[in-house]
Parts: sequence; structure tokens; C-alpha cells
Amino acid sequence: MTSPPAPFVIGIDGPSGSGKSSVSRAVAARLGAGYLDTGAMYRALTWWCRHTEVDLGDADAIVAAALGLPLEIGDDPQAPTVAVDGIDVAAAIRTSEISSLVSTVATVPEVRVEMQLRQRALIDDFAVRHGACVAEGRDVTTVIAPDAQVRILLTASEEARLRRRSLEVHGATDEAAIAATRDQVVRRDRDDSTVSQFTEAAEGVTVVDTSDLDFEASVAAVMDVVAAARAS
Ligand SMILES: Nc1ncnc2c1ncn2[C@@H]1O[C@H](COP(=O)(O)OP(=O)(O)OP(=O)(O)O)[C@@H](O)[C@H]1O
Ligand SMILES: Nc1ccn([C@H]2C[C@H](O)[C@@H](COP(=O)(O)O)O2)c(=O)n1
Repeated sequence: MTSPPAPFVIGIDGPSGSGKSSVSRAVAARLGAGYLDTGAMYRALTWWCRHTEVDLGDADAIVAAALGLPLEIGDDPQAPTVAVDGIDVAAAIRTSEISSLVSTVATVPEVRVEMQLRQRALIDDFAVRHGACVAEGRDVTTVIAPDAQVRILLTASEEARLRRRSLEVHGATDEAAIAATRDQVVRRDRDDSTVSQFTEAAEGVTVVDTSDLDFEASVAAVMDVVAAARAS
């Protein structure tokens, strides 16, 4: 009797605005795979801390909130759902307020341990259910799923990332819009990179630089890496 093929895991890390979420969703949809946005989990915890009036200056209180976080996260790349305590927070976790606060929560070491445990369990579950899972974040390729069949660092120049995020949030890429975006991209990456390695590829991780690629070409570049891994 032959055993079923091992679930296929694709880990994608990268800095803010590199295209992780949008590209990962498109790749997961094309592969019929489950999708996990690990950053959404830190955002959901940040939202929960605000909602329950946890003092973000109190690391112990944030850890307690993380341990009890009543989070439900969906696996559909075409309709990713995030609910906390039964409340749909998919939109609320994307506000500029949450974006500016999330690193404070995500850089608490005990919070990361709890989230990483949950993320491993979710990836296993999604991968078994769909035969494959695309998981994206900052430490998927290095800490959460270092044994994933595909490990990609999706990068883009700071200029490209600022332009993309500025267009998305402000609908413009003039000097004022770029300046208003800098905190969400440059400062956040600086803080986040104190606890995760996503500015340089770890050993065995394939770099996909999207600076000069449009969205479709970025998806195609990732699909090529996946196809090569499947063929090997
Ligand atoms: N290759 C690309 N060319 C142009 N725009 C892109 C490309 N990839 C993604 N985008 C756009 O850039 C914006 C940021 O992409 P996305 O949210 O996927 O980045 P991210 O890496 O997940 O960022 P964050 O970590 O901050 O959530 C989106 O509006 C997306 O449509
Ligand atoms: N694996 C991860 C995923 C995310 N984070 C942190 C870093 C980000 O500032 C925040 C939100 O992520 P985003 O939605 O912007 O991808 O969560 C992390 O530390 N580790």
C-alpha cells in the first residue's frame, strides 16, 4: 500500500509592500491550495488588544491577550476571513492605526511563540484539507515552516514598495503620499526585522525580486519556482 503524498507547503516571506499577500493569494487560488496570512494574525491580536483596552506598553498583558485570543481564520485565498470573538475584523485590521501599532505586539517574544504554534497547526490543517497550503509572512521560511517544499523571499526595492503601498492607501504616488506611507513600510520593517529574518534570504530560500515586475509577472515568477520544486 502506498502512503498519500505529503501535503505541499509553500512559504513566502518578505518586507512590507513586496506583494506577499496579493501574490500568495493568486498563487494559492491557481493551485487550489489553502492560504494563510500570518500577518493577519498579528493584526487581529493588535485589534483585540485595542478592543479589550490592553495597555500596549505592558508586554505581560499583551502575552495574556495572545494566549487567550479567540481567533478564527479562513483558508480561502479568494475570500480570506478573520474573526475575533465572533466579530468579523477583516477590514478593521487593515486600518492605518493597526498598521502603525502591530509591530509593538509582534515583537514581544512570547507572543511570537504562541502565534508560531498556532500558525504551524493551521498550515498543517489547511495543507491536509487542500493538499497544499501557501503561507506568507516574515518568518514562515525560517521559523514556522523551515521544511516547506517551497521557500521564497519575495522582495522589491524600497522605492517600489513605497510606491505600491502609497498607491493602495492614498491613491497617489506624489511626494506627500510617499512621505505619509513611510512609517507603514520603512519604520515597520525596521522594527519587525529585529525579531525575524526577512531582509536577506536564509539558506535554501529562493529570492524572487519583483521590483521590475508587474503583478501578473510576479505571480508567474512564483509559479515557476513552485513548478520547479514539484518537478524535482
Ligand atoms: N509586482 C507588483 N507590481 C505592482 N504592484 C504590486 C505588485 N505586487 C503587489 N502589488 C500591489 O502592491 C500592494 C501591496 O501588496 P501586498 O499587500 O500584497 O504586499 P505585502 O507584502 O503583503 O505587504 P504587507 O506586508 O505590508 O501586508 C497591493 O496594492 C498590490 O496589489
Ligand atoms: N510571520 C509574521 C507575519 C507578520 N508579522 C508582523 C510584522 C508586520 O508588521 C505585522 C503585519 O503583517 P502584514 O499584514 O503587514 O504582513 O505582523 C510577523 O512578525 N511575523
